[in-house]
Amino acid sequence: MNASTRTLCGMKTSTNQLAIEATGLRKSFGDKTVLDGIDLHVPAGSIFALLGPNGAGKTTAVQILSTLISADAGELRVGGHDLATDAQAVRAAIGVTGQFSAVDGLITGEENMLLMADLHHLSRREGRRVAAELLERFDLTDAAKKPASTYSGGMKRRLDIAMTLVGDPRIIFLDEPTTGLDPRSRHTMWNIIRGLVSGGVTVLLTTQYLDEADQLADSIAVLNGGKLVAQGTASELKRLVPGGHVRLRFDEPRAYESAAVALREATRDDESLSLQIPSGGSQRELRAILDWLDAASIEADELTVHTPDLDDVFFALTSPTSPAAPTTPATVTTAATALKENVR
Ligand SMILES: Nc1ncnc2c1ncn2[C@@H]1O[C@H](COP(=O)(O)OP(=O)(O)OP(=O)(O)O)[C@@H](O)[C@H]1O
Repeated sequence: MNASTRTLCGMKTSTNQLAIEATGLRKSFGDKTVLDGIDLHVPAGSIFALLGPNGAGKTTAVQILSTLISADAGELRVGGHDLATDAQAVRAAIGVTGQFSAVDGLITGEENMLLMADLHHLSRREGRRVAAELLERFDLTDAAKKPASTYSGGMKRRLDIAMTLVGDPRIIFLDEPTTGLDPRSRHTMWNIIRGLVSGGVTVLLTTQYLDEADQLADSIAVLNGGKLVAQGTASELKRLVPGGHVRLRFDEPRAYESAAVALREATRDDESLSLQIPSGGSQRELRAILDWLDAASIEADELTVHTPDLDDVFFALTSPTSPAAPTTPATVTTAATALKENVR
């Protein structure tokens, strides 16, 4: 493969450093098309979130990329290995934590870990060392000798990930890693995921939680109706939907009044002495606003940029009633093209 380099919003990615590459991925169950030719490119050492409503095909994509089920079509490479010809090498490079826990509740946390060590053909001594190290890392040492059925949901999830790490995978698939966890356990899990990536691991996670994708992911893909309807960083996605604006606030009523007269397209908020100017928040738009303020000798006391949140994006892209919802392939292309334009 050619090692071409392209720049996405200042971030350089090399096509020879992709941990996961899917082109034209298709899968149907009977006459139901679940994945209708999707492309995914996940740079090594990054967190990629696959976002979508129930039944969008997120788990199916993870199952295919982790070799659990086969695709109907598509060129798929994971860890540099072709899924069609080298599934064994892919399996050796990855770890998977599914929606349904691999933890056996009848045995202790430590025994679950040792079982994984056996599956990875580690020697008894090495298995014990790795198990103890991971139990410690995931704050499970005190509970290690208790049956896993007595663990809380958060502890089980931590044990599940610890078990996934026994084989030291460089690419990890996490299917809805925080579903059902309380806010504290979710934050713990987020820190665990960030820790994995800072150690050089690539994480592809699926989630229905927009804040999770916003918090964690370097790149987010929104899956709906079998297609990827948008892909980019959280802030790139937020620029896809209307509602972004720049807010200028003034301390002095006189300055506010003269700015309001000069900026006729701005929405006034007389109570807070603020003006709201529609804007996508791009550097070019901000520069235009600042140049304009300078030219008019207007000095705001505060300038803030507001972008729509990921909820707005998600509903706009996945709601069947929304005008922005890509109900036809043509609209899908429009949404994707709009994002690409933004990214350039
Ligand atoms: N083995 C199967 N046989 C038939 N249909 C299936 C099978 N696996 C998945 N499906 C269907 O494919 C669609 C996508 O399912 P999938 O589990 O991939 O979605 P998801 O995005 O992960 O959803 P959720 O967020 O609810 O987990 C669903 O309509 C599901 O019923």
